[in-house]
Amino acid sequence: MIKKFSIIVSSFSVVTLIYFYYVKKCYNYLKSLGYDGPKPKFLLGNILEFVSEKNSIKNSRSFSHYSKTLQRWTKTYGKIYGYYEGHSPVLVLADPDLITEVFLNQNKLYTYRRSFPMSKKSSDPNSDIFINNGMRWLRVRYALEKIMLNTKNTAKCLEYADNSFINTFRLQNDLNKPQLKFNIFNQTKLFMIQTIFTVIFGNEINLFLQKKPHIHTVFNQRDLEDSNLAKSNNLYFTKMVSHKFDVAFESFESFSLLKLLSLTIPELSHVWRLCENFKFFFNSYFFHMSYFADPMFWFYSNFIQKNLIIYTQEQNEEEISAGQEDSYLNFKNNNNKISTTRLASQSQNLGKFITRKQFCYFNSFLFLTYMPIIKYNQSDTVKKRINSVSDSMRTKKARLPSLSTINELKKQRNISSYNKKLEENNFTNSRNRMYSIDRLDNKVDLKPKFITNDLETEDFENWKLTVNEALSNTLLMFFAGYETTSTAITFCCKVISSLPEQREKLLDEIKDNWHSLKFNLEKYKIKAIKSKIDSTSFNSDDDDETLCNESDDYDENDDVFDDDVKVDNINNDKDKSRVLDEWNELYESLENMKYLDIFVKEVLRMFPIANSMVSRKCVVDNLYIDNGIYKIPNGMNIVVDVLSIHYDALWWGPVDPNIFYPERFLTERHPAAWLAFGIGSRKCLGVKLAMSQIKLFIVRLLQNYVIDKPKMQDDDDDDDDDLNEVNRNNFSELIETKDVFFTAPVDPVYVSISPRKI
Ligand code: HEM
Repeated sequence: MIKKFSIIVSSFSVVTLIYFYYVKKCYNYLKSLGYDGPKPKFLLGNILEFVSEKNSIKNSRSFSHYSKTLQRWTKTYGKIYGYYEGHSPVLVLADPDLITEVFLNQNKLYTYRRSFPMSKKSSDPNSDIFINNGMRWLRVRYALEKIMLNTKNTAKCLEYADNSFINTFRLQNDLNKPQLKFNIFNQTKLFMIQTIFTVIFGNEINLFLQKKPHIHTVFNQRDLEDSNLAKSNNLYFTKMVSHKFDVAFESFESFSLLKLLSLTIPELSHVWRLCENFKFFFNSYFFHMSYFADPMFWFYSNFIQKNLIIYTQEQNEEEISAGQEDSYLNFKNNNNKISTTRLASQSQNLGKFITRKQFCYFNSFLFLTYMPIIKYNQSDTVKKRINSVSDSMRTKKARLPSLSTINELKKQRNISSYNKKLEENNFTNSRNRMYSIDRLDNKVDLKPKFITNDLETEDFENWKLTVNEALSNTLLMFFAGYETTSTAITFCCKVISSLPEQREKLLDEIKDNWHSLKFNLEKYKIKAIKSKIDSTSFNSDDDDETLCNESDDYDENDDVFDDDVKVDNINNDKDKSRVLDEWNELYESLENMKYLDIFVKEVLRMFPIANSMVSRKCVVDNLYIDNGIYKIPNGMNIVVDVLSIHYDALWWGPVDPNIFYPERFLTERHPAAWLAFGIGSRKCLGVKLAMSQIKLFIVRLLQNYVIDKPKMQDDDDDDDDDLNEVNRNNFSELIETKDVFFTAPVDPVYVSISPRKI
């Protein structure tokens, strides 16, 4: 026994010693390639520096200083250097010319994002576009771009964004009177939850604010007529989701032993991943404590995948046996009761947190989004194929066609063969089913092409999404778009509240574009706010400025919801296209507001949000850059020090980059000097959507409210003076930020806000 034990101990010691020797050798790697960089600590590399106090940020429990640490290193080691995460080398680029060489000139090869030990593999059927690489990434990106980068889709999103703005603000009763110290970040999060659920999940979270809902839900008619229930549900739901995602982001970014182990000993990543899954299982199933601790995981694996797929399968079988193949969106049939009860009992844990009605409500938008996809893809062959997705990029990577080439080739080919296939599948008659997958586009006839049953080939004629890809990317869109955009809007609000001169310029531009910006404004804003203002004793000196009188003729006694009927009852194509045209007009006028555009860009220059996302992996043998001076070996992770480039006077002068000065964008700059949304073929997919949402929010905010610096209760003048001093000389210090994956303010962001008098 003792002998056995000593054999085990000595073999373990030998393996450990060999491993330590190997780790030590690894730390010579960057030096051997000629790269300078911070000195690594044994096993940990440089990761402790991301949490060290040198960065002078209060909260040091998380990796909260990623960008600032890179910035500090760049000052010492220059435009290209390396550091170690554990013993894995990472190359840092801090120069737009080098970035252009790697991210743009090598476009076809650099479709690979950097990898993390705990993340899924690109070939995992459930992986999303962020993780996908090579050919698989190209196919998914191609399908998603069709939807995301379409101007009409973006214009349609504005309708949802506009409704979301009005609802998140209107439902907060407090906002009908002036608020001296208002946490604007909370509000922008609610706004984004409302918007992105509507836009991405394809159903309207505000459904119950309407008198005559025009889509079927699991609610029965009596529930729908209860508008108080509807309103409270709406707000409750939005707040609940917002809170849960806050918690999720916190735990996602916070420091844990497993994360540390996965970085220091990446060779055992499978083990750490298993432990992570076990941890979650242990927490949720044994203690029922943190069922919501990681909503991302819960939401995806327990709810969507398990419940919905099972539900849809059963529903499908029931319908087929009842001979009613087309009735799956009709929840008023007899099956409804049984199915929802069964669903509710399956999700007992969820039932502990929310009532049955709320549960049904929550289900309703998932049903509408996913059922058509799932239904359409029900077949054993599909399931087999989904499980056998393989990433064929290794063999094909050098021959990736550019997206424009693919488009061109696609145009040249006769796509009628595909349409014929659809007809054979009897799909063309049920196009409406796809309506809720992508309700952003009125032209539903193109949609089926983005969902495929066929994974046999990766040839671009069949590049569509699988069911799993549709699900995982829908979720990814939510995560990619929620935190980033709400933080960006928050930073904009802080700037607006702090700098009166810039605020005036924005207001002037809004006045100049009033006609095209006013669409839908009368419908919600004036009635909701003014009727409340009239009934309060609110009287403000600051806001006697009147933006426009055009809507003075409203009827005060009108029910604020009445006008919804106007939009709901649009049932002929002519009216539909008229409404879409108006949203297009709004979209175009937002695009044409030049000062607003450079204002937002300047905010994102000073406070870039997703810096750590701008990364790639080298997948060619020995790439030489900067006239052959630097060699990047195969497999090297490459990140960008966005902050140093954004604050470099060489690229952003002559006005000091620490000063907020949007006009600097009027001078032509290096194409790789502004990296808020990344660069190259893998740059942000939601850039257009995000920019329009941010702009719309600013416009509606300034049209509706007077925004100013927060007023402290005891009106501490000294504090204000300090703030002004910071504003003038070093605006970047106005908001203290932390960042791991996304940059976020350390403290709540306060502004003072009061309804604008019309
Ligand atoms: C202010 C808001 C946003 C910022 C600052 C931002 C920033 C970024 C950045 C820096 C990247 C990495 C780009 C690169 O590697 O070159 C990225 C990728 C991505 N973003 Fe955004 N983003 C924002 C909003 C959104 C929204 C609203 C969506 C979608 C709804 C979205 C979807 C994505 C996706 C899917 C990717 C991965 C693209 C790929 O790998 O091909 N983002 N984003």
